[in-house]
Amino acid sequence: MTRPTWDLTDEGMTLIMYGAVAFEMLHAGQGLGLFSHLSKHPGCTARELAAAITVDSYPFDVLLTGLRGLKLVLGNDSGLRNHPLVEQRIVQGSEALHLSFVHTIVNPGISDFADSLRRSTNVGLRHFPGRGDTLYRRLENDQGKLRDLHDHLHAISDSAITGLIGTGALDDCRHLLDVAGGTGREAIALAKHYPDLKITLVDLPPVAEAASRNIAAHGLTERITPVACDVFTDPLPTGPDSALITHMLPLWPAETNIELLRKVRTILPENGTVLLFDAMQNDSRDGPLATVLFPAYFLSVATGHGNFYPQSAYAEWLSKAGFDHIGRFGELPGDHCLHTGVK
Ligand SMILES: C[S@@+](CC[C@H](N)C(=O)[O-])C[C@H]1O[C@@H](n2cnc3c(N)ncnc32)[C@H](O)[C@@H]1O
Repeated sequence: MTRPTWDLTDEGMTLIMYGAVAFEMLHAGQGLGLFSHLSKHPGCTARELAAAITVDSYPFDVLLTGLRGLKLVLGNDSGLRNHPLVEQRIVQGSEALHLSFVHTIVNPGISDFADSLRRSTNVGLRHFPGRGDTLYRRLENDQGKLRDLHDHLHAISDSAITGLIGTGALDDCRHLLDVAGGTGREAIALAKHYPDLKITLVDLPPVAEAASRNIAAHGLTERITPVACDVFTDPLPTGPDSALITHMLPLWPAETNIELLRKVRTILPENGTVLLFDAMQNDSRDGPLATVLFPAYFLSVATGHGNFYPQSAYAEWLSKAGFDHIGRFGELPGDHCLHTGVK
């Protein structure tokens, strides 16, 4: 992957220093409906905007000054508009779905990054009361934060799924096992694209239940079957001829991933295919930006392990787990890459 990495400038340094504040400006602008108002009424005045989002003049001035300084909002008091990137990614696109997740999960947890480094574990999990040593287990009884997490995952899936479909790697698949398939966003998109495809989706119990509701809402209960299953400790369903693992392997150490791939291999028929679809770091491991920042969240909050592993790791795991004919489709949207292996 050859996408250029960013350059650190003097202002970039300031942005890092006050990054939490910059994020909250974006989050507040979205939450108060400021960007959606500007989208519907480009050119409106500052006074009209303050009235529309019902914020008093002093706090509104603090917000607007920050948003204009960050260039998220352009223009002056007599005519304001969204920056085209805000319009494209936040208002029209699905990236607003990341904001509650970052606000309620990433930012509280990442405040324990230094302690997580010292203790080599996800100290930030202390912000999420409950049982279990991963965020996924802790959120089983917190529907609000679980929704924030899955909204964020939906936004990732939405930006990446066309890349997966475009590889053609699923074209011959008849029955797919979607391993840790979340609330079914990708399974639903795949079922809609491939009208003859059957999918069995496995995930933890409350997530499988949420998947069930989503699948029903899309009228796909005949073709997508959610199964509550801990993929590490429960048996995996048999029957599928292929297995897809998306956005799961970056959460765990290499040995755990190899074990999971071995387990998946046992339920596949001869010539069955496994597909591993994830965002990845470039080979020099200095970008793309999201892939070098996010592992701090895996360490501090999600699981205490994991990384956006480079491509070479995936080929090695597949081979160690006993798969042959290892294939790779790189340079896919959202910094994604697909690896395939055949039993
Ligand atoms: C990062 S999400 C990826 C979800 C989905 N594949 C996607 O791409 O949107 C990781 C998923 O792994 C699930 N998960 C975590 N630990 C699990 C376990 N032990 N067994 C089954 N699923 C698990 C979580 O509930 C979550 O849905």
